[in-house]
Order: sequence, then C-alpha cells, then structure tokens
Amino acid sequence: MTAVRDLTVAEVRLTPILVADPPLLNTQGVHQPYTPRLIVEVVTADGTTGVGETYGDTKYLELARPFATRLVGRSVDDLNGLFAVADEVAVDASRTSGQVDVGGLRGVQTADKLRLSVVSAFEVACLDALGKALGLPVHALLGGKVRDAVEYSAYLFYKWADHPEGVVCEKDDWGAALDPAGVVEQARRFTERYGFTSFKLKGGVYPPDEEIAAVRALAEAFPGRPLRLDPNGAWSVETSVRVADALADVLEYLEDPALGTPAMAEVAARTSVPLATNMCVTTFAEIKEAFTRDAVQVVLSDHHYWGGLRNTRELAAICRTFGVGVSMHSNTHLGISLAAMTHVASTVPNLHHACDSHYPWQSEDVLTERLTFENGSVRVSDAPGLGVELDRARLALLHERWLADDGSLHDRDDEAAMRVADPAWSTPSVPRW
Ligand SMILES: O=C([O-])C(=O)C[C@H](O)[C@@H](O)C(=O)[O-]
Ligand SMILES: [Mg+2]
Repeated sequence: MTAVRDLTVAEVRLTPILVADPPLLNTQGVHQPYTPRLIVEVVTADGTTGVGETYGDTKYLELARPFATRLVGRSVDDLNGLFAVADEVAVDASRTSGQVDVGGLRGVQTADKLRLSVVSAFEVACLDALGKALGLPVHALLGGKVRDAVEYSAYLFYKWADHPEGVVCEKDDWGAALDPAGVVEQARRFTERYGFTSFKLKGGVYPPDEEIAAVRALAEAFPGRPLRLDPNGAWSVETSVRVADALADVLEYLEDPALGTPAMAEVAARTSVPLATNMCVTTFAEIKEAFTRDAVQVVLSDHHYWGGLRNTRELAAICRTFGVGVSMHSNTHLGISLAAMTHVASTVPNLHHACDSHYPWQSEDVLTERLTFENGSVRVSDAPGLGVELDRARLALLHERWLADDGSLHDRDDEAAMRVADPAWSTPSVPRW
C-alpha cells in the first residue's frame, strides 16, 4: 500500500536576507552594496519543504507576513487558492504608485502587483514542495518541458570598479566598464565565464551617442550576435527613434526606450526595430492598450511580479495569441529564482529570445550548489521540485547581515546609493535625453 501524503502547510518560514551586489549603474543611480531578498519556506505536515524567493524590501515583507499566517492549514496543491489568500492581505495606500518609473524599474506599483510579487514566492515554494512530494520536477507540474535547456543573455552594465570608498561591501572581480572598450571587455568575460552568445546592455546611464557607440563596439567585437539596449524609459520619442535608426542593423530589440505605452506606441510606429518591455506591460490590465496600439513586440515576463510560474504561462499564451514575442526580465535574484525561471521558461513554446538574468552578478547564494551556465544556457532539472537545496548556514549568515543592518539597506534605493558618491544626485526626471 502506498503511504498517503499530507500536503497541508504546517509551517511557513520567512527569512529576509541581504546579498552582495556590485556597483551596477542604471538611469536612476547605482546598485547598493547589498540587496534585500526574501526566502520563503513552506513545510508540509509530512515534513516536505518547498522554497521560493522574491523581493525583500519592507513593502513586500509586510505583505508576506500576514500571507504566511493565512497559508498554514491550506494544502500546497491549492495553487489557485493563493490568489484568494492574497486578496485578503491589505496593502497600505502609501505603498502604491501609478508611476511606471518607480524604484526597481519594473513598472507601476499597484496593490495587486505588490500582492502578486509576494504570491509568486509562495507559489514557487508550494510547487517545489508538491514536486518533491510527488517525485516530479516543477516543469512537469506546469505541463512538461518543451526544451532541455534555457538560454540566457549576458546582462551587461556600465559599472564602477568598486563601491564608493568607505562603503562596506564585498569586492568583485569584474572591474570597471564606463565606455565602449569597458563594455566589450565585460562582454568578453561573460562569454569566457558562461558562454553567453547574446548581449543586453543596460543603458540610460550616459548620453545616447555614447551608448550607441558601446552597442556598435559590441557589434564589431561579436558580429551577428543578438544585441539589446535598455535605457529604462530614459529617452524622449525623438531620441528613441534616432537611436533605433542608428542601431537598426544590429539590434535584436530595443527595450523600453521611452516611458509608457503611448510613447512606446509612437516609437514603434516610426521604427522597424522591435520594442521590448518590462515597464509598460507589467500587469494583465496593461496588455490590452499596449497590444491594441502595437506598442510592444516582445513582453519580458518576470514571474516575481506577474504572480508566479502559472501566470507567466498565461501571459505567454496571450502573447502567442496576439503574435507578440515573449522572453524574461530579471532584477537581482538568487538561484532559487533562476531555477524557477528555468522551469517555467522550459515549458513556454513561444520563447524565442534568450532570457535576462542578473545571476552572474551575484557572488553569493543560499544554495548548497550554484546553478551553472553552459554555452549560455541552464539545463532544466528533472529532479523532484525545483531541483535545488537550501544551504542553511549560508541563509543564516545572510540573514544575520540583514539583522545587523540599521535599516538603510532594507529597501532598494539606487538613488540613495548614488548620492554617496555624488551628494547632489537625484533621480533624473524623464525623459532624461
Ligand atoms: O530590464 C530591466 O529594466 C531591469 O532589469 C531593471 C533593473 O532594475 C536593472 O535596471 C537594475 O537592476 O539596475
Ligand atoms: Mg528592462
């Protein structure tokens, strides 16, 4: 007789941590030396533990705590029920903003989106637990993989060699990248270390002509390779069209050149370069206007804020229906999320672009074994659940760091980090150029 499993959630553990982050530049400022993440563990009555990961800023933590309490007593296979649980969690009005360019550069900050960013970690943890209980990989729970490996692109950043003097940080060995030669050198290291064959440059940092020169230098150094440029909405429509024209022969797509659907639609109407976004289509509610106006040709999904792996598949199905491409966006994340991204990406038939991932920038992780890239791809695990194992000692150490912090690093703030180097700095108003 087979044993009957008890999939009831008996305990939920939330562990906020701070992970080292290099001084990566974007249009709002620079990354802080440590970034907050939240690790979620869901433990079933029969002792199976599932793990998930999401943003660790205060606004997510204050939703995750009541969510965790409500989860106890429910079953890890009640994935649809997670959304009902989320609806019960109140979001303070001060946490929401209709702005597309809020911190973190991932589009509007509505109450629903904040909730979904928390749901996603619990959904992944439940899927991991369920997979372990059933002896099935997460991709099988999503309907099965259609590829054995998922391709990622090199996520290039303008970067200082070090965080400002006097700032407590972990050293990295990437060096500075502040001009076209530095960007090409960084790209070379990405190819040597991980075998990536496509490249995305985070732009909006320097005047557009300097970023055009950097992409041109990449095109020369890596002929024929897919290239992308993402200034996070820092440009006007005119500037966007000018950059698109200047790079039309080498860009796979231009990502969020201008801010918001109306501006993106104007740019799209005036260029043949496909436009991608992780800023103007970040919720299901934003799809209709963007697709109707043909404002974007590729949606960069992110299971964290779209509400999990199953919602990511729903988004992909909508994109497929409308002939819009789909790929994946990334903020700073660890191996649990990379595993989750890889599982869901392996099940999406219409994923035709290499996905973004910050993972190579993260020297620290909470896993016993880091995930690896081979020829720019991550192999899809067939082990039960996500196929990762938590390193409790590492987790405790990174949590200690979070506990020891005075609160100044508990919320991502690229503007504040830049002010340490440049006291006069404030996030530039948009369009910046
Ligand atoms: O593709 C994007 O827009 C991002 O990944 C946004 C991020 O916030 C990125 O710019 C960063 O981490 O600086
Ligand atoms: Mg982007």
